[in-house]
Amino acid sequence: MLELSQVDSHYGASQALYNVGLSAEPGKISCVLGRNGVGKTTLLKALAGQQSISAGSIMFNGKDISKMSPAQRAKQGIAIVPQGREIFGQLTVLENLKTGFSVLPKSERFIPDEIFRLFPVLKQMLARRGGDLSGGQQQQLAIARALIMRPKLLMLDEPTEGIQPSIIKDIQKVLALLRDRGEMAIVLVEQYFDFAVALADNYTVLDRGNVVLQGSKDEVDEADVKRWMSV
Ligand SMILES: Nc1ncnc2c1ncn2[C@@H]1O[C@H](COP(=O)(O)OP(=O)(O)OP(=O)(O)O)[C@@H](O)[C@H]1O
Repeated sequence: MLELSQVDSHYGASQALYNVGLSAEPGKISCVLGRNGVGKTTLLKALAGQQSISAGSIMFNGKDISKMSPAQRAKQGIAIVPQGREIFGQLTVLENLKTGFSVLPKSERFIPDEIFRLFPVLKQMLARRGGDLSGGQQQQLAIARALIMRPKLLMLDEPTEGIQPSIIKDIQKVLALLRDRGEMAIVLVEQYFDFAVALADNYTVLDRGNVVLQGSKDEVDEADVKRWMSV
């Protein structure tokens, strides 16, 4: 349902992605791994429309989305939970959640109860300012905001970064549950190996903008993945 092929991407004269391919399908978590600065965020931004591509194609549900704006892609059902979360610190939790409404038709502009079943802590904090939440709570809010958009493709950029272990476990459970429902494809960018291994159905490992290892959990040796993340 998502098929990115032969993608190059540049920042000015400097090339960040070389001939990268990635696919994702509902009910599966595609993990993108690699050390700092290898191009993981660039790849997610290219998928979300926040970074242009200089070669290749991005097909989503049979449509070429590679020229679409971020807003058009969001309307197609592509949601991103960005690195650093990008919560609006001055807005309340409820107001932050409502920013997810912008891509929805009027009839769907409500917060499903399900959001609070997945993240009970948010229900108690609806009137708090986003900036007053802990890092882990902000990450849960960022995921909830993305889910409000009813995505068909959910992308997360290092959701465990700077977060306490108990909340990492909660986030892991939520992602496994969303995956097992089979309604959305998930692309997870991570540097935390154990978290990624616990969730991955397939791996794409990047190094200096190139795919150096790719395949399903059965095909790929996790020791090789780990090696690429530590060298
Ligand atoms: N806005 C930018 N302008 C110029 N170069 C950039 C920009 N953003 C990223 N780069 C470069 O592109 C390359 C890939 O960066 P990217 O952020 O995609 O890597 P990453 O794997 O996500 O790293 P991290 O784990 O640190 O987030 C790096 O060499 C980086 O310096």
